[in-house]
Amino acid sequence: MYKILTLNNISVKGLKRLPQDRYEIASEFTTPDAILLRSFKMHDMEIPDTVAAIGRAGAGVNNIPVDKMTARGVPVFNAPGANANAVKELVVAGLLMAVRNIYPAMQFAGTLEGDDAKISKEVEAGKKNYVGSELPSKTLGVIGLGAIGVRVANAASALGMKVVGYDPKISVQSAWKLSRKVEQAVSLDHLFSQCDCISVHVPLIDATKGLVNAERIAMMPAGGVIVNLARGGICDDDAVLAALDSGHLQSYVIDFPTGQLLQHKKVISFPHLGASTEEAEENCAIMVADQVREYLEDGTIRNSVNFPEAVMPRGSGKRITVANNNVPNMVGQISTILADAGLNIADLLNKSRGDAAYTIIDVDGDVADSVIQSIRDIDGVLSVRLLG
Ligand SMILES: NC(=O)c1ccc[n+]([C@@H]2O[C@H](COP(=O)([O-])OP(=O)(O)OC[C@H]3O[C@@H](n4cnc5c(N)ncnc54)[C@H](O)[C@@H]3O)[C@@H](O)[C@H]2O)c1
Ligand SMILES: O=C(O)[C@H](O)COP(=O)(O)O
Repeated sequence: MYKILTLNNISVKGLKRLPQDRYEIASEFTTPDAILLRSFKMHDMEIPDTVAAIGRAGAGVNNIPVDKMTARGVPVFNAPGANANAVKELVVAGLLMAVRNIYPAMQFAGTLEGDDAKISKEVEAGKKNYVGSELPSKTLGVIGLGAIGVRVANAASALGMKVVGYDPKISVQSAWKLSRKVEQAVSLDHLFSQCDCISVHVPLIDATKGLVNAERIAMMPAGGVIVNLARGGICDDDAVLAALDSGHLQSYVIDFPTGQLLQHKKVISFPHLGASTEEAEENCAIMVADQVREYLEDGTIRNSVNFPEAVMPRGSGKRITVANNNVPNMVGQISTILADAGLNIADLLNKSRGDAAYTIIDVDGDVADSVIQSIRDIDGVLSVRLLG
């Protein structure tokens, strides 16, 4: 039986992809084979040596010690694109809430009392305080054109906005999906200087910390809106609050509120709600459960953030999988060990990604524990698994 430790609530539809006759799933295990989680912060957690795979039912992996797991030869999987539509919809809602003053207007409406005639009179008198503007009069800058950014850019363009995008590492797949109406910014400064509204859709990594800062906000036309449903820390909150206070920014839409942000009237705070739809939760859980299961049972790697894609149809014999540093002569050393043990290689796949590499070897005949140990002992080998 495989033991799956869950660190957050994972959609039942996803967990059902792990058959009960082969998988035990619980929120407490001392020796799990794999971990499934959403936003649980794993950085301070003691991760048992038995863990062979980690599946993030979502997009961001900044809550997972990915480098540590790479060094252990443990793939970390995520669910690219599975919650992108949910986030896109909340971005559009946030933009509309900001430019139409929806929240303060609702609060005003909620204060009205009396008979219908009195309410109607106060509605008509009060509405002038909540006059907004329309999206087609605005330019939206989208930073990060991945699964979410492309959808946001295309949706905003369809709503009549002029859209400018920035992503120096845009994937070919994303470029194919992006509306040709979306213009390309040559730099972040170029983007900020022409956009009334900015929406960030980049991961939180060293390069994106404080990407939205005082200098760049100052380049925006007055009365701007910033939407950050990506991660806290990508925007410099102090700079944003100063710009809200001076009136240079009109609104800040954030999915990661802090005590300071919650106190500001011009901040529209959501409780990390971007991916919280039934559809997104199911999509993410199904995708990641399938990926973890394929890895545990067949050594297949799909959508890992730290190891290469590796898919090889299963033969009839035993399968050995090896995660190793991407250095010369690894396959040579493994093949020699197998040859010395009299094992015939029926099929082999070797893939690399940056400093990490992964090899799948199907062999005819039984594999002794000593063979696996010899492979494990090769300098640069990170993890070895023998699959029946
Ligand atoms: N609020 C939520 O509930 C929620 C839900 C999903 C994702 N997110 C956040 O949104 C982020 C993006 O999600 P995604 O699914 O679009 O991921 P993705 O990997 O598909 O896209 C990220 C894009 O950012 C680009 N990028 C990276 N560094 C950049 C930089 N310095 N400048 C410009 N572009 C850069 C990449 O090239 C990539 O195209 C996630 O990492 C996560 O932090 C939040
Ligand atoms: O990166 C993500 O996918 C989101 O932030 C969603 O996080 P959640 O799964 O905790 O809602």
